Amino acid sequence: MGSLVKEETSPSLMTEFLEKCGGYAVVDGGFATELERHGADINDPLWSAKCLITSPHLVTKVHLDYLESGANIIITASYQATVQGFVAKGLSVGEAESLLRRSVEITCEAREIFYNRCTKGSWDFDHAGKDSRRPVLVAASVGSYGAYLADGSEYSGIYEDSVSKETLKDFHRRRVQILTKSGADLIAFETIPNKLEAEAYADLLEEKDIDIPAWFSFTSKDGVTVPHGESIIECAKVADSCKHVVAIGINCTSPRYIHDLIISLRKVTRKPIVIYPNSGEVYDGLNKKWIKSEGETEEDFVSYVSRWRDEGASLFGGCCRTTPNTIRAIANVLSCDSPAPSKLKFRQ
Ligand code: MET
Ligand SMILES: [Zn+2]
Repeated sequence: MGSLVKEETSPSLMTEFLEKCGGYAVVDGGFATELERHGADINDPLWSAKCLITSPHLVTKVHLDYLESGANIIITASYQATVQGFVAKGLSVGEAESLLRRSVEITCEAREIFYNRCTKGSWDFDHAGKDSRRPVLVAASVGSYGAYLADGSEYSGIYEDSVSKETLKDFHRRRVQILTKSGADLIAFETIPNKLEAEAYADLLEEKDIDIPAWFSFTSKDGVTVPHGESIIECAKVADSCKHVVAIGINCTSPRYIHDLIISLRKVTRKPIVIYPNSGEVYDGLNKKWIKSEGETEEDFVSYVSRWRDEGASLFGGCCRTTPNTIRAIANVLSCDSPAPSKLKFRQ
């Protein structure tokens, strides 16, 4: 490891959790796109968060489907849920804040339902025996300012040129404060497209009324930089130096770039690495459509998981357009290959 890697004094929530899981953990799959696959109309500035208002039962169903498929970490439907976005829909600030809390409650309830119904035929019964309780964490999703803009700019990060770090902190503060006290185990800052937003999140995590671990997950369109142009290495350094960050990773990125990105992350951090790529299709934010890219299939993606694990990642799942089938296949790959101790690259 390079000299940039700092030593940590006590094990984090995530290293302890990974030990409980046997070294590697399964993250859930695409959430918004899975709601859509079940018929939800999420063509809306709130995207998946619209279902918190219109079809909370579907949100519960998708969480349960991912738990049944083997997920150890389930991520709330709050990716595009913001006080500002709900208020723009005509809700009061109080109602908006309740919906944010509700996104976490629904996820925690799904975990309880899952624990209570662990019966024959479920992943746990088949793989670990019915008496074992699979460790499950609830991660509260926070999408970027670009996600709130709802024009696909979380894949360009271009707004970094027109907003200040203070503006980004002011934008995210209330939501993060609410999610901190909602019962979630951690916050998943997802699909981060620029360095400035990572710095804003790191600052917020130092504030006294925000006391929760988090992961920072970046997106990339070339395997080297985040969409706004900063190198993934620079961005990962911001995450590594924040003591509240318990994992660093990549999501909603084509599987073909993940290998190089893990190698870059490992140069600057020894924190656990979380990887949840999308299906390899590309989002056209203007027309709100996913465009197929040549030569990439769900099966290819799952076959990469062992290699990504050997490169040093320890949490694996899927993002947009992946499904419970993807997650089941990842869980099978990880449960078939038992971890060699030398491959456990996160800090002990
Ligand atoms: N957790 C979010 C979801 O799967 C991430 C979206 S990335 C644009 O819906
Ligand atoms: Zn995604």
